[in-house]
Amino acid sequence: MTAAQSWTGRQVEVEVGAVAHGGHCVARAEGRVVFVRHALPGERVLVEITEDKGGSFCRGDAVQVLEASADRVDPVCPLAHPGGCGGCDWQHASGQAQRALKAAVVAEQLSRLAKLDVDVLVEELPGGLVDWRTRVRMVVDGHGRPGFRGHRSHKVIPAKRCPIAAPGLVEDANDQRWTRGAELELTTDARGRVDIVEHPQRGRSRQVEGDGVAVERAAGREWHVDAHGFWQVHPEAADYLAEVVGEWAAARPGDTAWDLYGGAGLFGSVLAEQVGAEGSVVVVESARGAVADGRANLVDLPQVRFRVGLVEDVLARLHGSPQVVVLDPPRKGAGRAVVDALAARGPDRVVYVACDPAALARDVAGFAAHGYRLDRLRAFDAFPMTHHVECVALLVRD
Ligand SMILES: C[S@@+](CC[C@H](N)C(=O)[O-])C[C@H]1O[C@@H](n2cnc3c(N)ncnc32)[C@H](O)[C@@H]1O
Repeated sequence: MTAAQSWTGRQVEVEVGAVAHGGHCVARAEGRVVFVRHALPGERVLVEITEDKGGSFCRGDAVQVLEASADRVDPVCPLAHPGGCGGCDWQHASGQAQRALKAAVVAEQLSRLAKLDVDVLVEELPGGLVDWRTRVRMVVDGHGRPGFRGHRSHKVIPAKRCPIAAPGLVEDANDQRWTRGAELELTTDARGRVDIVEHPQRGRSRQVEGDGVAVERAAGREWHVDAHGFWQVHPEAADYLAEVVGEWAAARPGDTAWDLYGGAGLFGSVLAEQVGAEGSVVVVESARGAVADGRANLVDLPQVRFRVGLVEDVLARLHGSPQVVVLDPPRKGAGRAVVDALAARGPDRVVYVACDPAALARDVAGFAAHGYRLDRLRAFDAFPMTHHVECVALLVRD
């Protein structure tokens, strides 16, 4: 497509359709699909096209709302507007509407990719829509100010505060000037302690505040973990997920259970209590730091063994057939090879924790090919104001 044919910069009036995976709503203009940001289903909006790479679809931002949805609210953040911060997708929707949109996306992915008709309810976690995010990544602009990237852009939008972040976290980062172009990792833990690391584009990372250790509480334990390793960013999420995983895993004394993509062993600790001293739990995790944290935190549970490595490599070397498998892969999911290898071991129950509904649906379809049925599903709004959603699925063998 030549520049003359590109729609980038053009404004078109559209009727906004359903929400799609990724948080944009689908609209049509002159036979092309337009993925619209800052809109809601049922609205009539003026869209400015922001990205047109040719082909059947392009992307745009709703720059004017001509007919508003009843679900529309005023964003609490002054940076949540077209051309503004790329972080929050749905500040312009009520909390109830945000959860309904997420439920629609999960149901649509399960229908399209796993051919399943599931009624999905996205449950609210305690704490509301703001002040929840305990881990934040920022970037430093050309003046040394911390900010966030624009949507699908390298542009840095300076931010003095962030309404979804834990109070004080982003404000703290604004107390000083930073190395231009650096990335900042900010964490606040269950004690309310702030930890900040600066990663300059060149040279060594710098611990600026805190000691690099976060103390978290979940699954009835206190965890001392790397402040910048993986931990759920919503302060309630780890505990909620661990409870559902425990209930659905339902491992029995003496069982063998695997916790794949296990981090520091959050779910492994729950499985360990269930299988008891005569059972065994294997946690597989690729990040050495998380495994070191896990070994130190679960020293009282000798039935837990950690294996460092990629699940796809380590699986073949694990002996035996577990009764229960818990897996919590990153966004891209476990993938067909891992699903096939797991199903071949024949666990009775698979508890799948998923941060991406499309990957979940693909892997559910993979398990279905081996006779595993989706028995239960819960979804949690662990990322309010964004399009992200956390699901837990129980798969059982028919
Ligand atoms: C979504 S986190 C879950 C961690 C843990 N279950 C928890 O809730 O704290 C995914 C974890 O998988 C690890 N990981 C990513 N890809 C992996 C792979 N291919 N094999 C093993 N671990 C992997 C990451 O380091 C991360 O700790």
